[in-house]
Amino acid sequence: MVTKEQVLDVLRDVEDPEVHKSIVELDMVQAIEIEGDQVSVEVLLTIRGCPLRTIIEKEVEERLLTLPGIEKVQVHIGHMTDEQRAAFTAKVRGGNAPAAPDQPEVPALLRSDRPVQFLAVASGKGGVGKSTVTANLAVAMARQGIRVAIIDADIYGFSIPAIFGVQDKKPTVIDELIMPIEVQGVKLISMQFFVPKDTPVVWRGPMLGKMLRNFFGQVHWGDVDVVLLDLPPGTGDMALDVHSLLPNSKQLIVTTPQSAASAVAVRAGLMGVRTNHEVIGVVENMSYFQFDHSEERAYIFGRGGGEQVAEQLHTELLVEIPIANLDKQKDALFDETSLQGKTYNTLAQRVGERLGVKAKERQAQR
Ligand SMILES: Nc1ncnc2c1ncn2[C@@H]1O[C@H](COP(=O)(O)OP(=O)(O)OP(=O)(O)O)[C@@H](O)[C@H]1O
Repeated sequence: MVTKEQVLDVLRDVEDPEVHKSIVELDMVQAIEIEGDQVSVEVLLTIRGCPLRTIIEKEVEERLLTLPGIEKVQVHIGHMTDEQRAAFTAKVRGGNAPAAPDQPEVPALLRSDRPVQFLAVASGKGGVGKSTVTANLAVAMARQGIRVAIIDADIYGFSIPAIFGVQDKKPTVIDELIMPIEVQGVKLISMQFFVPKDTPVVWRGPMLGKMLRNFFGQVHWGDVDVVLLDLPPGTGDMALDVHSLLPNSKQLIVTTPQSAASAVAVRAGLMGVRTNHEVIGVVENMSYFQFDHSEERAYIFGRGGGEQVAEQLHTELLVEIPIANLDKQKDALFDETSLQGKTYNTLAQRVGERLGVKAKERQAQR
């Protein structure tokens, strides 16, 4: 008769398709029962509606049928508790649980009469316009009376200060309290403000988490409704840090129409989904070109990438942002009346709805 050890042994080769570790090692295999020629197991997924469910289910079934004398298999899908998910995340990080926050409550300095919403803006690869989207979305939200801040956490290429034209500014520091820089109604903080100009900084894993904690703990944010986080591209450490530091943060995925960009965007989104962070939608950037005074759209990079990503992440494509002629304007913040500006207004409204934030009346009346 087959033993539980044999069952675990055949399942050891089944990897979680996202994190590339054995499902046995990740403690996803539970409740093994063997009776004659039948075996049943329970596989715990991180969240309900996990898009990887069918892939894992099928592979487990196939592996179990290779056991000698086993004719029937049953795979029950269960879902992890919060503690199991925390242990899972720690294992994914290679056993290094995130350092305990060595500062007051994470968003202690974020004061608000409503809960603050954190929205991480992520992309699979660089150059798709993630920072441009973060900046313009923030400005459009501010225009609609939402109190918004940006944390530039894209340590591989800080672009937020340059987009807002404040790369040479230095925030005021009072004792240990840092005042964010405010531009166009948006509060900004970026590590770029603190590193000497033209000095390359080699970022090591622990520094990233520390920087984020400092930004939460030492920056005087005042009243804000939404904090947008500009994440480095990909699914690396920083994304995991954000996920574990801000368990309630949500995600917005930026992609372009090309399929290569779309595939990696799905992976970035899945990282969030699997750590239980809702993806509120997808933005397709550089979707099409439209000449002035013409209704005609030229989809020069192809079509459908954003729609595809949204479908695979079980979310919606929120907007398609047209390609801009950036030579014509001095910075990457779009005028409210431009085609891009109007699209960002729509995006701000849709994001606001999905985060459940409403403009403060006094600000909306400005
Ligand atoms: N809709 C658009 N039309 C034309 N150019 C755009 C558009 N959106 C962004 N860009 C340009 O594309 C370039 C990359 O944008 P951005 O820096 O925002 O990308 P990113 O995804 O944040 O990249 P990275 O992570 O490498 O910083 C910039 O030069 C930006 O001005």
